Amino acid sequence: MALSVNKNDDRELRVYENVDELSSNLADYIAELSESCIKERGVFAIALSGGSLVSLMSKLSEAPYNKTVDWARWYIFWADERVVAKSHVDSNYKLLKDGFLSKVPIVHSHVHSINDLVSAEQAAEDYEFVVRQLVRTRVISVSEVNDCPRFDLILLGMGPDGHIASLFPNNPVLNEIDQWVTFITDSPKPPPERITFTLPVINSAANVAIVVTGGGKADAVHVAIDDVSGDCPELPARMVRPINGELVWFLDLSAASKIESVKFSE
Ligand SMILES: O=C(O)[C@H](O)[C@@H](O)[C@H](O)[C@H](O)COP(=O)(O)O
Repeated sequence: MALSVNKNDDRELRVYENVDELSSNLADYIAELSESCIKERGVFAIALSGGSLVSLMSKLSEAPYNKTVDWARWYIFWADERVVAKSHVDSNYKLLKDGFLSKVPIVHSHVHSINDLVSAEQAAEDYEFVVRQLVRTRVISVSEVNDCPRFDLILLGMGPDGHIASLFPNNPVLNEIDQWVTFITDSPKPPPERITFTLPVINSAANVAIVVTGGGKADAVHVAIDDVSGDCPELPARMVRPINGELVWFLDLSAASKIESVKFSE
């Protein structure tokens, strides 16, 4: 690893020389969390986004993890999903299925994808209902601070505009505090219709990891992590601050290149 820094709060930055090193360490991180959660509560409830994240976690479906991880105890959720058919090339479900789920023995009924036959609004409502049922049975734990679900791990990517999940800058859903899952129909990143966990749910997770690579996202990483002043718009990624959990940023050197509060040796 190039560098690991604990900021003076619950944020940790892990910066890697390259994408390959990041991927190996991300697989380790997920496998270790899975082991400790299963030891503690018998299951591992993980929610994921789409994008490059899925290929960055691909080492988890290879040796040794394919044999050592207790896949039967995994429950899969989506932190956000595009409202398209599950067979559509834009579907986050399809992306994860092709790149990961088809390679590991996760129980089919533990994979909680969205209802792709209804409107975005209805899909969000249905998904929240599913999450509520599983909180009731404690497959998903519950936050002691509020009544939100406490996912064992929420894995997020970040766009160059600083969006996470389908929470985009300046979108009113950033202020949603009553619902766990909401929807948008005007995503600036296509496709326009999406459902997404709200910030209270993301910030109630036991662990959140934001995984970012490439120089094209360095400015957004800087604004999300450094103590920037002035009239910068509030970046969704900066609003990820788990109330009673850990936040780890996985970055490659290019993505981390504009962080001011961390100095890298040449
Ligand atoms: O469905 C989506 O579009 C994603 O869930 C989105 O939040 C993604 O994670 C980021 O846009 C980063 O995507 P990249 O890593 O591919 O840039």
